[in-house]
This record gives sequence, structure tokens and C-alpha cells, in this order.
Amino acid sequence: MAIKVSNVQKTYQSGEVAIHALRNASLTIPDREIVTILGPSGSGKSTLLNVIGGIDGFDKGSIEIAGSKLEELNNHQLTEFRRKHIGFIFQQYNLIPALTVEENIEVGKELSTSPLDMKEILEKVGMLDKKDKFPYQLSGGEQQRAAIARALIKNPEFLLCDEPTGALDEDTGKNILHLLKFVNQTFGRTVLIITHNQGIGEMAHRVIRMKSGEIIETDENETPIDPERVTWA
Ligand SMILES: Nc1ncnc2c1ncn2[C@@H]1O[C@H](COP(=O)(O)OP(=O)(O)OP(=O)(O)O)[C@@H](O)[C@H]1O
Repeated sequence: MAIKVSNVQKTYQSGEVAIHALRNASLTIPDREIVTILGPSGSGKSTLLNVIGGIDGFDKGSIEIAGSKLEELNNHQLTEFRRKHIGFIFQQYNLIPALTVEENIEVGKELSTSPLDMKEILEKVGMLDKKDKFPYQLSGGEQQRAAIARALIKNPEFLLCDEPTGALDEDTGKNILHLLKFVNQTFGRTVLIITHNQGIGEMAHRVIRMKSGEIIETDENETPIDPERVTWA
């Protein structure tokens, strides 16, 4: 079941000014792909990700995902949709400071009806030996790995990542990209990645370019490369 975005429009009203965050955005994302979303600041990337993930509503158009049409769901149903199907990863990690790594991941687990095993996930993200640490005791890369584990333990079909490597250096960033590729390949999950780093497009199956609220280009990549070989920008 692909993600199908059809003629989606979202406008923010800022005083007298209307900001067209999405103008007639349409695209289809087949299952099990890694997709990067590129575009200048303010072009609508986060808005697109947030409407696909059911965080934000939209004014017009249709989004079909996981067998639902999001425009037909009420708030309660949208919460259920997110809980069942979506994992979010943000640049700022958003870990709860007063909780350990394991407890933070547990928060993700409690949201799920079919969670993965805690130990397996901790091992996979390389955080088993850090499970009792608090976020302030971790490096940026470790915090992001904990945040990814929190999203993964829910076992979501769709992993939506907003600048997941934006705050990380090249080695740590590529480590995170490996993890996202692993999730895509091993669990067959669809992974959407917003990035300012054009090189990350080289590891994706599909690259979407946005400008001024519009999707201006979609390229399929027949030969995605290993994250290790991505040109870091
Ligand atoms: N809550 C909001 N209220 C008003 N305007 C908003 C809001 N959220 C986003 N916008 C505006 O909508 C447009 C698209 O924003 P969006 O965050 O989707 O862009 P982006 O491509 O993700 O940018 P960046 O790369 O800087 O994160 C921008 O002009 C932004 O200022």
C-alpha cells in the first residue's frame, strides 16, 4: 500500500498574510522505499512530512496511507493512526531529560500494540551498554540512536525523519543513515528523510525536490549507494 498524496494544499494565516506551505502537492511513494525530501528552507518539507504523518491537518486534497484517507479521520482516529503506523525522528531528538535511555524507549513501546523486543532494539542501535544513562550523559549521535530506538520499538510501517542527521558530524551521521537503511531492508519499512544534505539522496530509492510549497521534481534512483559512500555536505 503506497502513500498517495493528491493535490494537498495547506495555508497558514499570519495576520493579513497567507503563507502557502503546500500548493497542490501530489506524489506517490511505493512501499519499502527510502525517500529523501530536499528543498530550500521554507519550501514546505516539514509541512509535507507532518501532514503525511497525521501531525498536522491540511485544507484541501487527499492523503491515503496505511489504508486510511487522513482527511476522513477525526482527531481520535488520527491519534490511533499515528500510534499504529508512524514513527517520527527529529533533529532535536526530543528525549525526555528525566528518563534513562531505556525508559525513553519504553515510552515508544507503550504506544504500540505490537512492539519489538527492548534488548534487540538496544543492541541494534548499539545502546545496550548505555541503557541506564540519561540524555545529558550522551553524545548527540547516541541521543539520536536512542530517539531512533524509541521510534523503532513501535515497529511502525513508516519512519518519518525530519533532518535526522542535521546536528551530527559525518561519521555519526552516516552511522544513523546505516541504521535507517537497516530498518528499510530488514523490516521492509518505508523511510522518509528530510535533509539539506543533497548527498543523502544518493542512498535513496527516490528523491523529491520542493520549492515554494510545490513538489517540483521526483527522481527515481535505480542504484542507491551504501550510506558509507554518500557525499557529505
Ligand atoms: N505554524 C506555522 N505558522 C505559520 N507559518 C508556518 C507554520 N509552520 C510553517 N510555516 C511556514 O510554512 C512554510 C513552510 O514551512 P516548512 O517548515 O514546511 O518548510 P521547510 O522546507 O521544512 O523549512 P526548513 O528547511 O527551514 O525546516 C514556511 O514559509 C514557514 O514559515
